[in-house]
Amino acid sequence: MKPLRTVALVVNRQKSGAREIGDQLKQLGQDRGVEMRITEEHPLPNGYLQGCDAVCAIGGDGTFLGVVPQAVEYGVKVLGVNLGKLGFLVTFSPDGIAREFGRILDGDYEIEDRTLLEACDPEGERRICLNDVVVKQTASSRMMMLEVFANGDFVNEFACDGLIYSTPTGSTAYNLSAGGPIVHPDVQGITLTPICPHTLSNRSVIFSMGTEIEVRTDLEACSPQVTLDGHLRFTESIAFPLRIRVPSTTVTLIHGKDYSHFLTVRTKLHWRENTL
Ligand SMILES: NC(=O)c1ccc[n+]([C@@H]2O[C@H](COP(=O)([O-])OP(=O)(O)OC[C@H]3O[C@@H](n4cnc5c(N)ncnc54)[C@H](O)[C@@H]3O)[C@@H](O)[C@H]2O)c1
Ligand SMILES: Nc1ncnc2c1ncn2[C@@H]1O[C@H](COP(=O)(O)OP(=O)(O)OP(=O)(O)O)[C@@H](O)[C@H]1O
Repeated sequence: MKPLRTVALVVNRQKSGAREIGDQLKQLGQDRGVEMRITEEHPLPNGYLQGCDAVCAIGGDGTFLGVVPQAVEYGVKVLGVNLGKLGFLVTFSPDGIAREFGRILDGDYEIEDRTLLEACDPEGERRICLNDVVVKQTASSRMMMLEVFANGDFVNEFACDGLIYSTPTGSTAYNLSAGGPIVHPDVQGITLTPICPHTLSNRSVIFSMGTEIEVRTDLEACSPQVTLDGHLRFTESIAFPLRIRVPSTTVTLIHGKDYSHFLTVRTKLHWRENTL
């Protein structure tokens, strides 16, 4: 792979040991003549990743997800060092990264493109995310009614607490907690999973990647919130219909040579710890 010549380190200062790892990686890079940037600012300052070959998030999955929109905007590859609790996306360990970092900078790494989701409000404002778009009831404890259309075809009116639109990457996050399937990252579809549906036969539906999904609701009857990767990326007074689709851009992840998707799944989800 191409050596990395300009690298940004995004440090989550709430994580103990993150600053030290950031300083260590910055020094390792500079010793090899790599242009290194480092920031603890959150959210990431506009334009921070412009001109970078890669960004390394040092924190948990939330820290990783936070750098994705700019990484996509500037075509920057993403890797992460796990100082979080679960660390599904941050695949490098804090103990091993100092040993591996030099090799990564020299181009000894694997890449994987992951599909994204794009949500578009009626004003044409677009936001992207790596895990999920979640439409959820907030202020009231009443159920909400959400009408879903796929390429103009009526799918269903869901009576539920909310809907999760998930990428394959996000399938192991909120989608899984809500009873949705684990989807391999190579499957380029959109998984729709209702949160606590009133009709028990309302299970996950998987749409092909070319589908444009529209979701409508009556704002007089409910007060929904729309989050992307767990954050309010639209203004709070979100309007409907909301359109959701897979954009043509992807995000490129950097993995170590020994990365295995199912090893991550098995380990992080505590599947059988020993083989027969
Ligand atoms: N009940 C739930 O499970 C629930 C509720 C809200 C949000 N979430 C998820 O949290 C994500 C945001 O993550 P965060 O770390 O900023 O919030 P957070 O700190 O609230 O973390 C939620 C959990 O989801 C894990 N997670 C995040 N992305 C994952 C992925 N792709 N695969 C497996 N696990 C993953 C995190 O490690 C963490 O344990 C959202 O995209 C949403 O999927 C989950
Ligand atoms: N660069 C950053 N600096 C400070 N805070 C951040 C940064 N990036 C994200 N955060 C905030 O810190 C919160 C917690 O971080 P993160 O999700 O990375 O850790 P975690 O929840 O412990 O890890 P994991 O999600 O792997 O269990 C995030 O939800 C986010 O709001």
